[in-house]
Amino acid sequence: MATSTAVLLDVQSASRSFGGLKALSEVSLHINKGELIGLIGPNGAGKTTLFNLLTGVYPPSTGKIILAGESVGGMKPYKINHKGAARTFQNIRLFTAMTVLDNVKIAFHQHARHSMFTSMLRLPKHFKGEGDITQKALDILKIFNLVDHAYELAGNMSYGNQRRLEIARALAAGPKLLLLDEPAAGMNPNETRDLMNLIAWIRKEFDLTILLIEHDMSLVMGVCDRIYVLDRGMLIADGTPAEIRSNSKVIEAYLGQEA
Ligand SMILES: Nc1ncnc2c1ncn2[C@@H]1O[C@H](COP(=O)(O)OP(=O)(O)OP(=O)(O)O)[C@@H](O)[C@H]1O
Repeated sequence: MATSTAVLLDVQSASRSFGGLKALSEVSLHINKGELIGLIGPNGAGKTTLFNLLTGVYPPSTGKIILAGESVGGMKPYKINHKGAARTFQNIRLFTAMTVLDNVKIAFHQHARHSMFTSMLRLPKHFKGEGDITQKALDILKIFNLVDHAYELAGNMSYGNQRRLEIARALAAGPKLLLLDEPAAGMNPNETRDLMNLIAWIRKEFDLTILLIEHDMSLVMGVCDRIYVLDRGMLIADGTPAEIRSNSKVIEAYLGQEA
């Protein structure tokens, strides 16, 4: 069990069943502050289920999830988000009929200092807050090279841009822990390489801790400090990219998928 103060996320023997299916079985892992960690595994290994437990979509059937020293297993998603965990989804979930800028502003609003009360009464503080939020949202869009699309409908952007907008939105929530579920899914090799570089950069720039789900092993090898491998709900390996690359259980799990 991880006890160091540098640990941001500590998952202790977490399991999750759906009817008779054990989607996750006694998974324990930890992530230190500032780490960029990969979570890989073949189809149906339980990667998204783990994200769903970490973000409150489902409570764990058994086990504990400690975020920044606090037990968050079973908390509602919005509460865990406020505690500092933000995520993106495997299938893009944007407000496609809203502008790119508004998509990011909504995420800021959830964490803005001015209250619903000041907004409803349109007090001066509301307008100051609103201006600050617009500027902050534009700053984030700049980082993701999306500022030229700020007033475009999110749904009209290219797939690669929509994926980047999802990450920009998650970042706007000011997370301690950023959970990215296959952020490069559907991207071409150039877009994917750029995205991986961007992820490595925002981690440093925003002093973030990141857990990255990726289906393709080779993608995470270049950017992650350590990698956890799931197969059929169980953690079968963890280690540095070099250790994972040569781990026989991992090779077997991936070869099994191709067979
Ligand atoms: N809500 C649910 N109800 C029933 N079964 C579920 C549910 N969510 C996940 N599962 C099952 O749990 C197992 C793990 O699924 P999960 O989506 O976590 O895998 P994954 O590693 O993310 O897979 P992929 O790489 O294909 O996205 C699968 O057998 C899946 O069908």
